[in-house]
Formats: sequence, structure tokens, C-alpha cells
Amino acid sequence: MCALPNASYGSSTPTNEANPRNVIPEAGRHFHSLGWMTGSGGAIGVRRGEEIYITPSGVQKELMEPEDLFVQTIDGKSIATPPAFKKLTQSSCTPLIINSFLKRKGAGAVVHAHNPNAVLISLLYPGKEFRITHQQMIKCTYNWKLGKNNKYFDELVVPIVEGQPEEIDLAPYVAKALEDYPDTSCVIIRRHGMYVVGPTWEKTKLMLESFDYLFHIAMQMKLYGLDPTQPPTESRENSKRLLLDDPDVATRFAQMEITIQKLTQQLSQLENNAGAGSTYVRWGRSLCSGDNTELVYSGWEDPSVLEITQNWCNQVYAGSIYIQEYEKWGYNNIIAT
Ligand SMILES: CSCCC(=O)C(=O)COP(=O)(O)O
Ligand SMILES: [Zn+2]
Repeated sequence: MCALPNASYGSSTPTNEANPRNVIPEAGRHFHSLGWMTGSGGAIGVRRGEEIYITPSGVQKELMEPEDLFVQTIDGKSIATPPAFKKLTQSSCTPLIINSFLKRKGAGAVVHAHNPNAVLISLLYPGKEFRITHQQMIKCTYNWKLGKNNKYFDELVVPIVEGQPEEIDLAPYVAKALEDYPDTSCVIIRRHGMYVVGPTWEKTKLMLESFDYLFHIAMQMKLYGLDPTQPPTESRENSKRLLLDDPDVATRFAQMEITIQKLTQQLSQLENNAGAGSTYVRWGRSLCSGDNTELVYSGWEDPSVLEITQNWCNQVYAGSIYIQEYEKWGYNNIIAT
């Protein structure tokens, strides 16, 4: 991935010290290869001290060169431009990039991506927010309000703003979303993509990958009838869900009906028999040969439910056999008739 000899793009050092002139073209190739900056879509801004390096407009992101970048201050003063013969203009995303740096003090990078997962999520969530919880990759997202990463069990909330025909028209909406959601590192643009702002260039790249992953997972969860906003419960995790588009849904419904009928019959039999007749327990036997008897249970007694009591007694109550015996403790082979 690290094609440029001088690029520190692959470095794991959590600083913004890498030269943006190397970082940005290499990032363009990386994001283009992921399908997030194709067709000249997307933009990158990286801050180093007072200098903000910004991509040119309408260029193929995988072919950018170090000299193609524009450099300016946060208040718009131009520091450097590409060679004139290249006839490049600055990204139309510049106002949104600058807004993001203004709204997130200390930010090191802003990346605008046209990743299909952000576009699809914006269509699947027609409201103003995307939410997800209990996912490992949430831990890779930065919470600007807390000044640290979110936790696995946090509910990650990402604002969604309406897409506009021109990038510049988005600026007030993205700025307002960053104000209204002081935690967020990401704003989704409906039918367009997302903006991600992070404390360092490296962290911003990791977050882009994490948000894209979480959008993908949320879509898959929805396909399987799972709710990304629901924390896990033990029973929910273990249960086998019945989905209406399961191929065997009709058979499974029929089986469930039969089971319910059987259980209903057994229950009414037990209710009718309650208090009638006697239950005899034969210890140490596995066969029952008496006349007019019906085998109720053959197996082992469970010592954990026995109490040391005065006398033998036994009874059937609501389907359970309660057997008590005198001064005896341990597993014993029994039959009940
Ligand atoms: C086909 S991309 C249209 C503009 C856009 O949405 C974008 O992200 C790139 O804008 P730029 O001016 O930087 O080319
Ligand atoms: Zn765009």
C-alpha cells in the first residue's frame, strides 16, 4: 500500500507529523482502490500547524501528485497553489473541510468519501440519525465531546443531513450537524457519502474504515431481521429466529402448531388427573411390571432437590415427581408409576 518512497502514510505513529504532500496522494490511491473516491468524488484536508493542505477539484484521486495540493490557513489565506500550467482549482468541498476544522478544535484531518455503504445507510435510515451499539468497531471511533474513543457498549449516533445538488450547499447543514452532535466524528450526507473529522490523519483514516464497516454491518443485520440499536440479551443471542423469508418457514410453522396442540393436550390431561390416583416410586429398578399402571418416569433422582425428611412420601404435581426419603442422599435409579 505504501507506494511512495517518502510517504509516512503507513506509519502507526499517532501524530500528524507526516508530510501532507505525501500523505494525501497516497490516501487518494487507497480510498480510490476501496471504491470510496472514484469518478473524482471525495476530498481530503490535512492540517500541519497553521497549514491546511486540500485536494484539487475534479481530479482523479488515484493520480494526484504532491504538487497538486492547495495550502491555506484556517481563515482562508492562500499559502501555496499547484503549478499554474496544471490549471487546477481547489476542491468545492473546501468550505466544509474548513468548517469541520473550525467546529472540531485540534482536528488533524477531514476526509470526505463517496463510500457506497454511507449512501445505502442514508437510504435505509430515512430519519436524521444512524444508531448502533455493542460492536467492537465502535471502539475505533473518536468522541469529540469526551476527548477519547467510544466504548463497545456505547450507542454510536451519527447525524444524517439531506443531500444537496452542489457541495457548497451542504456547508451550513454539515456545520449545524457538527454543532448539534458535539460527540460525532462523522456526518452522513444522504445519497452522497460522509465527512469524517479526526484528531490526527492516521486516526481519521482508521475512523473512515470503522464507520464504513459499521454501516456495512448494520445493513447486514437489518437483512437478517436484527436491530443494530438493540443491546444483546442472553435469550435473544441464543434463540433461533424465524424469518418470513426462511425457505422452510411454512414447515416450521406447521411443526410449531403440532407441538402446541400436543402440549395443550398434555396440560389438560395433567389438570384432569391432578389429585386423582397415586404415584408409586420403585427404587433401584428400571422396569415396571404391575397391572393397571402407567410408567410416568424412569431415570435418576436428583439429589439437589431432596431434603432429609421424616418419612417416605411421593406425589405427582403438575408434571413433576416430588419424592422424599429418609436419611438418604445421592443419585438413585428410580421408576415412578
Ligand atoms: C462526481 S464528484 C462531485 C463533487 C463532489 O461531490 C466531490 O466530493 C468532489 O468535489 P471536488 O470539487 O473536490 O472534485
Ligand atoms: Zn462529494
